[in-house]
Amino acid sequence: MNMMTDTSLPHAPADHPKVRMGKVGLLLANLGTPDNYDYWSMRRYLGEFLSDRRVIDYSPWLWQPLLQGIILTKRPFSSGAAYKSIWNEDKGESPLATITKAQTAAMAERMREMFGDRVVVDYCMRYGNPSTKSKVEQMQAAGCTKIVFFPLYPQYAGATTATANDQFFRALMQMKWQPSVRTVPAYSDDPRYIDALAQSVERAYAAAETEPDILVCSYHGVPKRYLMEGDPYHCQCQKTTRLLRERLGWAPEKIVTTFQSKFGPEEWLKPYTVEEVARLAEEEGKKNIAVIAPAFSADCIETLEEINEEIKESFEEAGGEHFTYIPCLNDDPVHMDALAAIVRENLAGWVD
Ligand SMILES: C=CC1=C(C)c2cc3[nH]c(cc4nc(cc5[nH]c(cc1n2)c(C)c5CCC(=O)O)C(CCC(=O)O)=C4C)c(C)c3C=C
Ligand SMILES: [Fe+2]
Ligand SMILES: [Fe+2]
Repeated sequence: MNMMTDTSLPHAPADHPKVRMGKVGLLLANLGTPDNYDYWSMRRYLGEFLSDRRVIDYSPWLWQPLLQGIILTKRPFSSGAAYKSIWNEDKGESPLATITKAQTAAMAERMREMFGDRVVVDYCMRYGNPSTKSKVEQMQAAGCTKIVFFPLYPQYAGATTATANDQFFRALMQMKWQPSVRTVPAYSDDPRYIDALAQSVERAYAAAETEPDILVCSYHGVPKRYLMEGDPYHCQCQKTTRLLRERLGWAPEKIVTTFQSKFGPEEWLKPYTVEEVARLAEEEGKKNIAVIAPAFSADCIETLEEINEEIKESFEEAGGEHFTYIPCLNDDPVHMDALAAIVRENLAGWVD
């Protein structure tokens, strides 16, 4: 069916609910972010995030008392202060929220150019607002009988793509009439994504006062145990770096893969970014480095605060001189073209 229609069948009883159909939904999904940086907003957000067993897989019998007792008493203050330092006060939201909205608008424009008004584009968050459930319901009410769900994480992990999909399917579980659905897989080795990263590196190197000695590709970490238990995230991160290096035509010593944002006492994927940048300065005498964060499709607390403040400080305290942070791809047109091309492939047969 090509047109959106409301049911007005002659045999339908007068109180038959209105049914809208004929649209395809494209639902972009990102991690989520607190509504504000005050204690209770932070506690709500961190509580939902850190109760997700895809993120922290300990038995709730052990984990929940620790989380609800100690962690959610203290961390909302420290994390809240970090969010405050990067908050978009004009819009009253975090950078992740602002950028996700800009990406959605840019994607909607591309879908309109390709398919007219057939594709309804929106975004949702895994944690916090707007919730995945509210957006799936809204899309169905708007006539989407088919939905393409696109988690905006280049590298698959239980804590990224899988948990976003879980939440999508949880929303579908409660629907009387489910739409047909597709999920877009992680795109860690997609040449269009690699090219968008490479172009951003080339731009940053061309603009740098002094050419960086090395490019640090800093990915969000996960516990090392998840890799040993079969999560492919580590391998996909390594592959993204290798393809980026090949696309740039660089020698192996010009680029390094690291992992950031360690949480809790377990060993996480190594090397840790904060230690590696200090080691590069101290032991290898690298005075100029650039840092890029290919696992984040949008700048957020982990890039704007952790990389550009904490990690930069670690490098400078170890004797580093020039630290260039290369922003995430955000709503860069080359990035949005790459994502739109991936979406188009996933719409094949539904809208052509
Ligand atoms: C990009 C991929 C991500 C993976 C993998 C990931 C794993 C992961 N994260 C935590 C704990 C926290 N992460 C936090 C913020 C945060 N994490 C990601 C992405 C990944 N997380 C993003 C995009 C953000 C930023 C959100 C924003 O609003 O800007 C936080 C909150 C901030 C803080 O308190 O430090 C926590 C906590 C774990 C335990 C984990 C393990 C698999
Ligand atoms: Fe995280
Ligand atoms: Fe962090």
